[in-house]
Amino acid sequence: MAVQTVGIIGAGQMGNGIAHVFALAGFDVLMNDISRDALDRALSQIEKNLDRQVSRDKISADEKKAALDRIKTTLTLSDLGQTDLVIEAATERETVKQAIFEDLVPHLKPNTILTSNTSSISITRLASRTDRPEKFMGFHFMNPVPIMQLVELIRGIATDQATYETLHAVVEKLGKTAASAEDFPAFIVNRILMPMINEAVYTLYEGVGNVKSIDESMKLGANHPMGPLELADFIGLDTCLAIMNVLHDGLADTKYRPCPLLTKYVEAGWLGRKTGRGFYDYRGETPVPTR
Ligand SMILES: CC(=O)CC(=O)SCCNC(=O)CCNC(=O)[C@H](O)C(C)(C)COP(=O)(O)OP(=O)(O)OC[C@H]1O[C@@H](n2cnc3c(N)ncnc32)[C@H](O)[C@@H]1OP(=O)(O)O
Ligand SMILES: NC(=O)C1=CN([C@@H]2O[C@H](COP(=O)(O)OP(=O)(O)OC[C@H]3O[C@@H](n4cnc5c(N)ncnc54)[C@H](OP(=O)(O)O)[C@@H]3O)[C@@H](O)[C@H]2O)C=CC1
Repeated sequence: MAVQTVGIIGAGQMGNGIAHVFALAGFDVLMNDISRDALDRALSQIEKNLDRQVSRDKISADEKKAALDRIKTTLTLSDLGQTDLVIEAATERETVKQAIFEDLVPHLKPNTILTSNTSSISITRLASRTDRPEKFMGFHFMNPVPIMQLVELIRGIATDQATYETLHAVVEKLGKTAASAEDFPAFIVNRILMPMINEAVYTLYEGVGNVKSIDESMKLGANHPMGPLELADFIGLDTCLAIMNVLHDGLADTKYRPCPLLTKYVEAGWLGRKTGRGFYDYRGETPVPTR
């Protein structure tokens, strides 16, 4: 099936990055969120990121303008019913995602492919709440979307081959690389990455190191581009905790228990960059460790 129009639900950091790369690759994008502010913030973030690409000669000013012209926004979920492909990128909470799919299904044209950018939640379970589990897949982009090469493709138990091939072709049109993962908690990248981040928080909790020494150790000692606590702030501590909970509940193994300090930061509303404070405080000129 040829995909031309793409509906994106959730205009947070992932939704805006996904809209950016699809528009730049020539798809028509309709972005939805429950808040007008979120949609406006997403449009200005996309413009800023496109400007950065223009200033680094990655794209031309005309390509930037054409991409922005291809992005429309709506607060009405049912407007996405006529698109060829829907990518759900709302908050990492199963009840939120289920409610979105249940509200959207009655408005969908028959061939629309449904996907979720979930970091961890069962694709089979989400698909079972729709009228088309055979046309439902996990479509997992990495952050920051305009830069990261990988897209994980996750089939639910009922996903058909045509849907897989359509999404594989879409990934190629975006100039990215697909990796297939089976539908088990947190798939591949987060099954490996998130326990590492959680262990870094335990290392902080137990006083083995402070924020600066933990991040510097992994940057200089293991050549990671960001330290694990800096990366956790970048991803969002609410998302990190949600993923650890899915791993812990889904695999029933204590090795995945979320660090109580991670829970405490989330309970404080210190979610990382997106709220101005997490393992670092971003409210001044330069980030300052909070421990
Ligand atoms: C949680 C999940 O479900 C799955 C996930 O996504 S896990 C997270 C996966 N992501 C990572 O692990 C990211 C690790 N960090 C990095 O790779 C790098 O630190 C980084 C690419 C984010 C920034 O790199 P850097 O060298 O520190 O910064 P900088 O030189 O300014 O930027 C490098 C490039 O990224 C771009 N960039 C940086 N931040 C960006 C952002 N937030 N949005 C878009 N583009 C961004 C820059 O424009 C630059 O682009 P070009 O190379 O095309 O010129
Ligand atoms: N952060 C990351 O590094 C990565 C995240 N992901 C996944 O992508 C998804 C989004 O994450 P991310 O962008 O970081 O999260 P954000 O918190 O940045 O954005 C989520 C957005 O979804 C909105 N939203 C909440 N409920 C609804 C709804 N019912 N309808 C429409 N929009 C809604 C939120 O609005 P409001 O703020 O008003 O609640 C917010 O604007 C999650 O599933 C996450 O696991 C995948 C890869 C990487």
